[in-house]
Amino acid sequence: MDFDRYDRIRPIRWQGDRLSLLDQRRLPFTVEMVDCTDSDAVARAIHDLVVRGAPAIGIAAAWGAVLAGQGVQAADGAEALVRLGPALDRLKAARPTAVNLMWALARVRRALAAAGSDWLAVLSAEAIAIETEDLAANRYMGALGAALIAPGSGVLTHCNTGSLATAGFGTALGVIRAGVAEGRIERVYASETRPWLQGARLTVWELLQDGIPATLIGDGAAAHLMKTGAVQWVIVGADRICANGDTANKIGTYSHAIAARHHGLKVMVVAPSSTVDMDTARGEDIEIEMRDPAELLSVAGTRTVADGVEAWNPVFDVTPAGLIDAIVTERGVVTAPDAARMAAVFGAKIPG
Ligand SMILES: CSC[C@H]1O[C@H](OP(=O)(O)O)[C@H](O)[C@@H]1O
Repeated sequence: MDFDRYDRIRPIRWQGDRLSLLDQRRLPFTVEMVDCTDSDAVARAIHDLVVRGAPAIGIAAAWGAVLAGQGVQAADGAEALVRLGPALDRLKAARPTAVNLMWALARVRRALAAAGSDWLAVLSAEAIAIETEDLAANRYMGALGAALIAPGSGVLTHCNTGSLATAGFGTALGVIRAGVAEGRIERVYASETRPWLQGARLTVWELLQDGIPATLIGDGAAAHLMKTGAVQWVIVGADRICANGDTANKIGTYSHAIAARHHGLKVMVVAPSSTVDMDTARGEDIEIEMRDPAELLSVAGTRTVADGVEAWNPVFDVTPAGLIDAIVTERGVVTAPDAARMAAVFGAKIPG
């Protein structure tokens, strides 16, 4: 596969003294970078969804740690870890659900704790490794996931899981790219993903850059589409996969999984092992991010709801493992996931 043909979008660009982030709040009509010159600016960018997507926010946080490191003097990594601790905590607190954020910062802390006087170089090397490993994982998962899809299939995806949400190529969107390239996927549908519209604003735009036509549907049209028989797989990303396979992902994923089971479709979750959290036993234990209800009161900046109306805005939900047919990771595919099958691939705990 000509990965470069698919992999032109780079939302995270390290510039040596600042981190340039593609402002995903402005896409698709405005392509604009936001320059972060310190770690707190990166934390704000993660919270404000300038950069979003579980793997992408982990990568951004790792570069945020490098920015924090550039601002301190320390004899070795252990001393640097003490001085950087508050900044790393503020990065970790930027969003609660995607475990990649916590995983990346735990990796950074571990690298620093073992580093000598060259700790800043070690820190930068860790950020580079986190980013390059994610890209390699996505390309490998693309092949693994595509192999599960019979030629002539239609797929539905939710939210955005592509180059905008990762180091490149994407997770669920990586499987879709590979499946299209191999002639296995004939029809791609993307649900708009209210309220932030990652599907309508990002996914269909991203696929358009690749010359992959995708049909946008309203979130409420998913079950009706499944009923037509046009779709055989629902393929989504993840923000946190528990030890029993329960999976937190963008709000609306759970509804799609219920409808898929009802209509005999299969559900594939695609995520790198940095999204697997073997320390969280089951979905009920995941903190679901509640964002400003005001995000529900407007569309693209235009107020659509009368004053005085209350709104409830959880931005993730949990799909129980029993509704998932395959979890595709770079460590292997877990079919019919449960605690035993997850442990067989990931062991009792993932270093992170
Ligand atoms: C490969 S991205 C994984 C995951 O992150 C997205 O959430 P958000 O846009 O709020 O950062 C979405 O849940 C994707 O499926």
